[in-house]
Amino acid sequence: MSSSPILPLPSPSFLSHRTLKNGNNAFLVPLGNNSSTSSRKGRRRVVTVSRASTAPLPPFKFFEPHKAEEISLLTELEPADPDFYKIGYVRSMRAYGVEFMEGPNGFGVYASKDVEPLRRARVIMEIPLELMLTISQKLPWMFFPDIIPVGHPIFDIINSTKPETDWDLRLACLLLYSFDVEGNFWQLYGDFLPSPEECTSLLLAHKDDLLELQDTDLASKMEEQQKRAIEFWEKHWHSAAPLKIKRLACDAERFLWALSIVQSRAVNMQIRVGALVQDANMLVPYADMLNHSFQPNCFLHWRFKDRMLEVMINAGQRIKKGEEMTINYMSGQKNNIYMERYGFSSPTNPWDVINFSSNAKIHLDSYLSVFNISGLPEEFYHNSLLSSEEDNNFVDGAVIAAARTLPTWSDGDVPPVPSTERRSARELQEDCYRLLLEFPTTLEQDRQILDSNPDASRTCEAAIKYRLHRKLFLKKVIQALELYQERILF
Ligand SMILES: C[S@@+](CC[C@H](N)C(=O)[O-])C[C@H]1O[C@@H](n2cnc3c(N)ncnc32)[C@H](O)[C@@H]1O
Repeated sequence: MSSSPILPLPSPSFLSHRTLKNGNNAFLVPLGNNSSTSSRKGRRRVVTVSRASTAPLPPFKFFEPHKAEEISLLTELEPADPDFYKIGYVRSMRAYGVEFMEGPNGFGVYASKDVEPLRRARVIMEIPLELMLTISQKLPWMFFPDIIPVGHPIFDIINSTKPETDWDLRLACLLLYSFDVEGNFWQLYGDFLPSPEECTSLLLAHKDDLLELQDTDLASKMEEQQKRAIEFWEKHWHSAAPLKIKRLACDAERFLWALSIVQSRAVNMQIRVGALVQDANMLVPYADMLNHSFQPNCFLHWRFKDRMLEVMINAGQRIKKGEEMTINYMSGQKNNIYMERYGFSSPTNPWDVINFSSNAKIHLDSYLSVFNISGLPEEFYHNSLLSSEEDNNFVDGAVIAAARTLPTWSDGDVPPVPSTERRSARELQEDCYRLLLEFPTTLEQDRQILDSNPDASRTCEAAIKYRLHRKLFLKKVIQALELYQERILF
């Protein structure tokens, strides 16, 4: 990996211009040769050109699927290379009614036909155990597939780690080893993994990119993680290390890349071997191309009997041809945690928080009823049955997050006093405005920075989006409080 993860500029012979319906251009840029992984014939970065930055910003709406709230990048999806399917099919991987495409968030899984809602969940992928890289968390530890010969020094390196805390280092060693085994599936699949330039993981971020986060806690956490990885690499990849170890990760960047792949793609699951049930971390090819959503339409299901991992559509879910299929990576986590592990954030994360300093409190039950939010804090959801407007069956995650984090009092017996509620809501709004002012750049400036730097590294882009998403989140909460003040009389 080059030490500067900047996307190589497209050379004219590779450049492919596509005119979109609305007249914007998307450029398909093949990766440069500076990738430290093997030749990545499988992936091209789809670079998108956003709307002219002078275009008016759309108003913030509350009741709108959150995709529309994201930065309005226009893009074209690029189908995966046929080899991507072939290398799996010949090894008994099965995919039903789905196709793999490249879009703004890298590879993703899309419906290749309409799926009507069913009472029972439906399988869309089956991945054989043999294709997964698996490592157990506790002693006696084990890993699959059984490809490491007894006495190989990588075995000793893995064995020297703490299974409970170092699952990522262990899996990174196993991944690097698999890339090196002649004929191993991962040698081929590696071509379709994101290159260092394509990864959004902050493990690969420069110090300057980390400053763009405008979150010192997160930046120093990432620096610590980078240090941990580099120290591990230096300890085991020293000059006297055997050649069969050295060639797995010639430099620290290669190890950091493997670690970022592992952290952003591994899933935790229980496996049973004989009578033993173990918590394990796994890299599951194909299923690891599913992107995240806070309103996922799919989930992962492990069926040990047939040594298969199944990806299923949530029961009752209708999915239209061309729609993206998604899973929920982590439940109940704030944006900084998503950034730390995956390098992305969302202004509609229903679990994000605001650290208010005001002493004002609003009435939780009243706030919830204004937005037709039902359930307990652990499972707030928009109750469309309570809504008179038929189309308004979506409530933005920021409104739900606000319900969780706004200073509130809740007492079913005491009705809210409208004048007090309005005053409190105003005070909380002012707190949000004050928090917005603490950012050196405005939301609009961030949008312009993103628009005018299409060649910025993925980590830099992710860092700018992160602070932009916090501002969007604050603005949404301000608007939610506005609406609350308007409606509190009724
Ligand atoms: C498990 S991989 C999913 C497949 C990935 N898109 C790829 O190209 O290989 C996770 C990575 O996908 C991207 N990603 C997934 N969901 C996303 C989302 N909702 N928004 C932005 N990026 C996302 C992030 O780069 C994340 O680290």
